[in-house]
Amino acid sequence: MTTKNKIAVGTDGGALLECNGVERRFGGIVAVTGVDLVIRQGEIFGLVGPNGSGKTTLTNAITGFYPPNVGTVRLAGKDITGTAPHKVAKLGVARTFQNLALFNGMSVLDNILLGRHIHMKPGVLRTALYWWAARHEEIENRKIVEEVIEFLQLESIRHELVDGLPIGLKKRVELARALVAEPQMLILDEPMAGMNQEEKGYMSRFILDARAERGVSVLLIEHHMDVITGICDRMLALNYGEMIASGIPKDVVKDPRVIEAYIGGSHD
Ligand SMILES: Nc1ncnc2c1ncn2[C@@H]1O[C@H](COP(=O)(O)OP(=O)(O)OP(=O)(O)O)[C@@H](O)[C@H]1O
Repeated sequence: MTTKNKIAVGTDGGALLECNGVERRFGGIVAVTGVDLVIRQGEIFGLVGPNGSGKTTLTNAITGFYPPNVGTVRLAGKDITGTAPHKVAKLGVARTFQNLALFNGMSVLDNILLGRHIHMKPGVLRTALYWWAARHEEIENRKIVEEVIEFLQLESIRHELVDGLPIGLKKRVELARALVAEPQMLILDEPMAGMNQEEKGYMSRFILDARAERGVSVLLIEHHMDVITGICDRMLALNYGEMIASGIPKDVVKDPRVIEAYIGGSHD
């Protein structure tokens, strides 16, 4: 395993990601408002809420896809509010998407290699003049990709097209693509959607191991409460774009406002 991004594992690290008073509107719709959260280094932090409660909007505000209209986002103490998505990625935030964003027609390996692009220095001239640097870069990229393929047990399907893979494996390939970017912060948007119990178990294990072995902190959007209580250190529940409860999962899932939101919400 590379040691480049390793940080102490545990939930007592300093703040890695901080949101203060984050609000995002779309025309007249207030998708999220007044969101304050702190994710500490080494923490797995759950984000829950019924459909339409603002979970994806909050991650889009953090990652720069839809910058907040109000409030601030800080990463490792640096204000990244409104920073462009590719720059946020370069600063060490990787994400997977609710609706898979893999490239059909490409192999598992090539999809994963794409996750290295933020570390690549493009340019024909540079490649021609500094072939040795380009070669070194390629070897380093390959090394990290191979580590992650082994880590996520994707060896046997590396040359398969992603198109025909079952959802559980597709989600794992997306996780691999995020991990090869060597992020400090990993944002997973419903990584277990459509999975059976066994696949959920595997994915939970991979997330815990990614924290332990690769030092990532995780923001996990998930509807499966057993997963949230099983692997998250702390969590936040949203409803209609507002925070309704936060804290330790076993307490939050018992909070009457959270129970009411889920029973009253459109979520299955
Ligand atoms: N690009 C957009 N344009 C207009 N409205 C949007 C946009 N993105 C989100 N919204 C609205 O913001 C609100 C929050 O949506 P969001 O997708 O963040 O919720 P969510 O909790 O992620 O839902 P789900 O669990 O279904 O993914 C919804 O009312 C949604 O319709």
